[in-house]
This record gives sequence, structure tokens and C-alpha cells, in this order.
Amino acid sequence: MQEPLEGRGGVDKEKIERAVRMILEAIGEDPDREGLRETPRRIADFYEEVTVGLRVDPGRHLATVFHEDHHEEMVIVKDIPFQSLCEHHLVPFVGKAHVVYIPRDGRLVGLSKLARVVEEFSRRPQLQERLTSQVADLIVERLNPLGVMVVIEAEHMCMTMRGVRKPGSITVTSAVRGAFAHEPATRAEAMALIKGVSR
Ligand SMILES: Nc1nc2c(ncn2[C@@H]2O[C@H](COP(=O)(O)OP(=O)(O)OP(=O)(O)O)[C@@H](O)[C@H]2O)c(=O)[nH]1
Ligand SMILES: [Zn+2]
Repeated sequence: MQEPLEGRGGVDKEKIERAVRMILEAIGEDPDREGLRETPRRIADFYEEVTVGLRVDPGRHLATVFHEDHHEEMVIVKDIPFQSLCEHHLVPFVGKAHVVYIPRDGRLVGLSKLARVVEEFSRRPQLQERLTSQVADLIVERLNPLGVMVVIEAEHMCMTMRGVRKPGSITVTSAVRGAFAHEPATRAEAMALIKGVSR
């Protein structure tokens, strides 16, 4: 069972329903035929769910920091699945995020909190590049770590279902801060760990 999502409410569902009805009419469909009658409501629920990240503060997950004396080794949470909505076409882009940081003075957060941050920044109309840097910048702001690296790999439906139609093409973005920006060896080590190669 998935957890209930915070950030529900605050969406003008009636407006979405009216808009969906208009889209159905515009494509020559009959919004009152049996199969489509509930579609505007379903889509309003869908948009509420996939945009909950607009109505919460992902930073709250990093508010509880615990200390492990002078631990300054890399922490990697990789293969965090996410689903987001491309802001150009409002269709999904879906993939995996890898989050790496080096704590300063043993300032750590719960591992699940990193996945929660990815989840909430994903559930908004997004650009993959912005999603990547928002996750990195929030960790910098809240933990002041020695370094942060976020790598995201995703497939964009706007490139598979329509337009250029290239299913299987994967976009990879990264954001590096602190040690990962200044030290190529540290960045290479993190990349190797993301790819599953041990030191
Ligand atoms: N940089 C970036 N581009 C994205 C992302 N998601 C979608 N796009 C691109 O946004 C661009 C929008 O280009 P436009 O020319 O305005 O729109 P379009 O005519 O629908 O583009 P095509 O997809 O080439 O048909 C496309 O090249 C998409 O591939 C993203 O997360 N980051
Ligand atoms: Zn798109």
C-alpha cells in the first residue's frame, strides 16, 4: 500500500473538469457518452495527485538532522524511482534519481528523507534540469554538506509518444555542488558507485 499523499486539496477541480470537457469536445468526442462521463473528474483527481509537490515544502523532510561524530564519508541513495510531468507538454517523464552527499561534521538525515525530497520536487510541472538542481540545492541549504551530487536519468513521453518519437532515449542530468564540483576524483568515485562498481 502506498502512503496517502500530503498536499491534496487547494486545486480547482471544477475548473479542470470544465477544461477537460472542452478538450474532449474540441477533438470531436462526446463528453456525455458513457465511457467519458467520469473522465473530467478522473483527470481532475489525477492532476491533484501529480502536482501535490506544488503545495508542500520539501525542505521539511530535512529539518531533523542527526549527528554521527565526524562522519564525513559519502552517502549514496541510488535508483530512487520518480514520475514527473514535463512542463512543456504536461505528459510524464519517468526515471530514477541518484542522490549522493558528503556530510559535514556528521550532520546526517534519514535516508528515506532524500527519496521524499525527490518525490515532492517531481510532483510538479517540471524540467528535468530544474528537478536535478532543486534537489541538490535544498540539500546544500539544509545540511551544508561538504558536497552533493544528484544524477537523474529519465525517459520523456513527449519524446516517445509524439514529436520526435524516440522511445528508449534516456536523458541524463547531473548537479554537482561542493567537493563534487571541485574534485574530479570524488565525482568519479560517486559515479562509479552509482553505476554499481565498487571501489
Ligand atoms: N531541456 C529540457 N527540455 C525538455 C524537457 N522536457 C521536454 N523538453 C523539450 O522541450 C522542447 C520544447 O520544444 P518546442 O519546440 O517548444 O516544442 P515542440 O514543438 O513540441 O518540440 P518537439 O518535441 O521537438 O516536437 C522539446 O525539445 C522537448 O524535448 C526537459 O525536462 N528539459
Ligand atoms: Zn515535454
